[in-house]
Amino acid sequence: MSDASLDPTAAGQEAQFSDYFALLKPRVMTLVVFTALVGLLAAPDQVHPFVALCAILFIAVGGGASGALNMWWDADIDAVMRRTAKRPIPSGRVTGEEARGLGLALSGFSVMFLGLATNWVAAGLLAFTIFFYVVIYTMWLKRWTPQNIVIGGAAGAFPPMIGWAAATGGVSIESVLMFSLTFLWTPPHFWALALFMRKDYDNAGVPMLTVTHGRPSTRKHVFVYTIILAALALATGFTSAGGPLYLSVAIVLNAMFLKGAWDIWHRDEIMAETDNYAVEKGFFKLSLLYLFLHFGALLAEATIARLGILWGAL
Ligand code: HEM
Ligand SMILES: CC(C)=CCC/C(C)=C/CC/C(C)=C/COP(=O)(O)OP(=O)(O)O
Repeated sequence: MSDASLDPTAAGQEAQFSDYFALLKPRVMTLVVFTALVGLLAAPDQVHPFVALCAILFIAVGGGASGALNMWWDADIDAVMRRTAKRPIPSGRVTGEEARGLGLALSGFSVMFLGLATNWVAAGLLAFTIFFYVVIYTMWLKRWTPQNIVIGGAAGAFPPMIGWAAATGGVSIESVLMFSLTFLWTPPHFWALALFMRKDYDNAGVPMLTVTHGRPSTRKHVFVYTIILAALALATGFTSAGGPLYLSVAIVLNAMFLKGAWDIWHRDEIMAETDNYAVEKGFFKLSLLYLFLHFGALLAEATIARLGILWGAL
């Protein structure tokens, strides 16, 4: 945890708007916000488009706030990892106190306004998600156990449930399925990245699976979790959330994902180093497309079902 600028050579540099914006982890949050949007739009109850826009904005702000609090707490780790060393706090452009203040203020603001704009179930879920990511994952699990992202991944899985609750005021089998899909997707998503970033986590002393159990074990974990994920993703096709379109998308994507995970498992370590982890990097990129297209297909199914009801009523 750091309270102050970590790079003495950069101390005193003036922060730009882009530095504060970077604290919100905007790139990661795009997919988080997309899953929340699908939860909101796929729900059977429709909210006014302006309310929907406000809800998504407040969920995005809440997600960003949790990112800023994560960067405040993890500034010491970020400073020693190549991937994160240029972030606003370790590079000295923003102080830890500023990030913490911004994160706390935006957390309060987003929860309160989501509650006022939609309902308090959605606001409560948003508050819990921020708490889970910042306190349970960042402050507790991340530095303590290699299961950090398996359990902590729940934080990133809540947004579609928040979106659904914003529209309906409750939780349902469909929103639990969306949660489960994201929850089981997180380990392969992250471990693929950890495979080509192991030195970073080693240097920072973070007990990621690659550090505590080594790469061969992590490779096997990626494959096992991908099988469980594929089983759930395909089974979802036969529930009220799925349908033929979703199922077609899921069959293609899961076949590709399983093939990628199999290749990762059977990779020779020297070969992987020689080609600069091309397979692992490809699998990480595929993981982003995987989640995006699964949620896109779920939204398409919900839209088709809604049009069918409308058509029947005419
Ligand atoms: C605890 C769970 C998770 C962990 C530990 C994790 C970890 C990471 C890390 C370390 C990166 C590299 C990001 C960077 O350098 O800025 C990344 C990228 C990314 N993650 Fe995750 N992630 C998690 C969950 C999620 C979830 C739930 C989503 C979306 C639903 C997500 C979406 C993304 C996206 C879109 C990127 C690419 C960002 C870019 O283009 O730079 N992640 N993730
Ligand atoms: C609505 C709401 C509150 C959403 C939160 C969603 C959420 C928890 C997303 C997880 C995103 C993420 C980059 C985790 C990695 O943290 P890390 O600290 O391991 O990664 P780092 O090393 O890049 O900082």
